[in-house]
Amino acid sequence: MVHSRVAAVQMVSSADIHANIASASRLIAKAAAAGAALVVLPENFAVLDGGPQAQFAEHEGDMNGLLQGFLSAQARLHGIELVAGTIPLLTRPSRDGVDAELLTDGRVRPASLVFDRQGGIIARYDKMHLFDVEVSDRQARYAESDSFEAGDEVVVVDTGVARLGLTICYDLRFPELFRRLFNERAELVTVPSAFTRVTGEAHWEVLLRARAIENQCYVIGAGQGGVHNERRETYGHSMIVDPWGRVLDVLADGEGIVVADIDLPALHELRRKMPVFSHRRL
Ligand SMILES: O=C(O)CNC(=O)[C@H](CS)NC(=O)CCC(=O)C(=O)O
Repeated sequence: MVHSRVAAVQMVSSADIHANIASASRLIAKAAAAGAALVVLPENFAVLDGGPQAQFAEHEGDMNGLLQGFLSAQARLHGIELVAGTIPLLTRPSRDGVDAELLTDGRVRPASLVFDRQGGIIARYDKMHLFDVEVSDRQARYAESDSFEAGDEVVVVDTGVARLGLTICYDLRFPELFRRLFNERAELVTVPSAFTRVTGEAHWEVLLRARAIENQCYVIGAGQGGVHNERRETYGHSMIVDPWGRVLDVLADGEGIVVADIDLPALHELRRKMPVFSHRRL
C-alpha cells in the first residue's frame, strides 16, 4: 500500500481504567471512520496515575485480559493496525522458545504492542529510557523506574502501512535509538507519549521534527494532553510529521485525533535525492 492514512489518538487518561477504555474505543472508532489504516494510542492510555501498575498488568498475549482483549477486538472490529500506546505487562518478552520471565520485584514493563488487522500481536517494544527526572511543575519529581523496568531491545516491524519503528515518550530524547531504527530502514516511527506540559512546551515539537528530518521518516507522536489530577498535567500536541519535517496535523489539548496521509514513494524519492544513509561517516 503506497498511500495510507494514519492517525494518532490523544487522550486525557485518568485513574479509571473503564472510563479510559471507553474513551479509547470512541476515539479509535473516530480514527477508523476517518479512513485511518493504522492508529496509535498514547502512553498509558488505560491508566494514568492510578496507583501501582501491577494491579492492571497482564501476561503478554493473554487475550482474555481486559486490555489485550479490548485492543485485539478493536483492531479486528475496525480492520486496522493498532499501536496500542503502552500497557503494563508482567513479563519480559519471551525469547525464541524460552518462556517469558515474570518480573518479581513488583514492577512491570511499559510495553507498546502492535496488533494486526486480525487482532493478532505482531510486535512488542518495551520503553528503553525511563523518566527519572526533576521537572519544575507541580509533580516536581518523576521516578518512572520505581514502577517500571526498562526494555533492552530495538524493534522494527513490517505492517500493511509501512515499516514501523517503535519508541515511547522519553525515548524521543535519545537520537541513537532513532538512528538504530533508521539503520533498520524504518519508514514510520511511533512515539506514544505523556510528555509533561513544562518539558513538552520546550521540546516536544522540535524533537519530533528533528527525528523525522534526520532519519527521513514519518513520526507519529500520540500524546496525553491535559490535566489528569492536581499534580499531573501533560502537553498533548499530538502530531504527525513527514520526512521533510512538516507538521501534517496537530491537536493542542484534550481528547481527539490527528490524521494524515503518508506517501512512501515520496519518502523513498527523498532518500534517493538526499542519501543521508549512505553519506554517514561515523
Ligand atoms: O508514569 C506513567 O503513568 C506513564 N509514564 C509517563 O508518564 C512517563 C514517565 S513519568 N512520562 C514521560 O516519560 C515524560 C517524558 C517527558 O515529559 C520528557 O521527556 O520531557
